[in-house]
Formats: sequence, C-alpha cells, structure tokens
Amino acid sequence: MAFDRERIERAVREILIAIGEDPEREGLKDTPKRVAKMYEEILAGYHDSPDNHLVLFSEKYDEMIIVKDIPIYSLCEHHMLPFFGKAHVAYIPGDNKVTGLSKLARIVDVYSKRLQLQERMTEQIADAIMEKLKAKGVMVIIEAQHLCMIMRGVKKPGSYTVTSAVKGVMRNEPTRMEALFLIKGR
Ligand SMILES: Nc1nc2c(ncn2[C@@H]2O[C@H](COP(=O)(O)OP(=O)(O)OP(=O)(O)O)[C@@H](O)[C@H]2O)c(=O)[nH]1
Ligand SMILES: [Zn+2]
Repeated sequence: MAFDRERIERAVREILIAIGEDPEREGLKDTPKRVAKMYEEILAGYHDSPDNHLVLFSEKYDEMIIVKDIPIYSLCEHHMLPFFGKAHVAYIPGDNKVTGLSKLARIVDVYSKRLQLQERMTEQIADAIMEKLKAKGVMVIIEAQHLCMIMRGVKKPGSYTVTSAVKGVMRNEPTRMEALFLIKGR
C-alpha cells in the first residue's frame, strides 16, 4: 500500500484534539502535515528493499569486511518511540563478490526505517546480506538506547540493548572472535 499522508494528517489532528490541544492554533495548524511528512521519511523502509541498493562487483577478496559505528534511528513497534544507536556489519564475501561499503549502511536504513523490534531488525539485516550477497558469513551487532525505556515506563537512562545475528562461517569461534575484536577494538 502506498504511504497515505492525508490519513496520517487526519489521525494526528485527532490526537491533538484528544490530548486537549487546539489543532487550529498557530503553532499546531501545520503539525499534522509536518508529522505526516516526517513519518514518510523516517518510515521509508516500507517502500524500500535491499535490491534497490545492492550493487555487486567482482573483487578477489575473501577476507572480512567490516563497516562499524553506522548510526541507526528506528521506532519501536510497541510505543512508536525512537530507539537509536550504532550498527556494526561484518561479512565475508562469497564468490569474490563484494558490494559498495555505503550499501551496507543503506541496508541498515532499509530495515531501521520501519516499526521494529531490535532483534528482528538485526536478523533482517544479516539475512539480507547473507542472501543477496551470497556471503560466506555475516555478523551484525546493534547497540541501541530505547526512549520507551528512558523517558517513560521503567525510566532507565543509560541502559543499552545489544543484539547480534551471526550467520554462516562467522559462527566459527575464531572467525567470530576476529570480527568482535575488529568491531570492538579502536
Ligand atoms: N524485545 C524487545 N522488546 C522491546 C523492544 N522495544 C521495546 N520493547 C519492549 O516491549 C515491551 C512492551 O511491553 P508491554 O508490557 O506490552 O508494554 P508497557 O506496559 O508499555 O511496558 P513497560 O515499558 O514495561 O511499561 C516493553 O518491555 C519494552 O521494553 C525491542 O526492540 N525488543
Ligand atoms: Zn517501546
């Protein structure tokens, strides 16, 4: 389904009324429009897929490739509040096929710009790289702070959630250790 901006505008206007605000006052009159436009941007992943980004090219390289500290911003599906932090992506190419480094970050965006669970997003990124790149192995680690745990509910600022998805040969102990060392070492 296409992104329905007008429907979001109507819904946001309803929320403004429901919380006791005046949707016609100057500061708020364009807010439904702004929020709809914002959702279109930060939830753009629903209309995107790794296929739109993954350009493969041949390179005789069969060692590990890591792009680390990729900033991520997503929305938790339970509260629609942001969670944000860093993603680290490591893969070992198969068939001497690699992709542009920026494309790994683009895949992170495809899955983070949706209503998500951190665990699911981590798996989806790893599966996409494994499958589309025909990689021999993949490790994805995401460390994030969830605003739903910070500004409401249990209110635990400073807590981080770390998730990992490890596929293929990356599951072998020495390879896994090498990836972790390269990701964590500065
Ligand atoms: N596993 C997982 N849980 C998440 C994620 N984002 C938010 N949550 C949790 O989803 C749960 C939803 O729990 P509920 O009890 O249905 O909602 P709630 O009453 O608002 O829960 P509290 O946050 O404990 O107040 C909470 O424990 C959140 O911390 C995520 O990415 N992964
Ligand atoms: Zn939440």
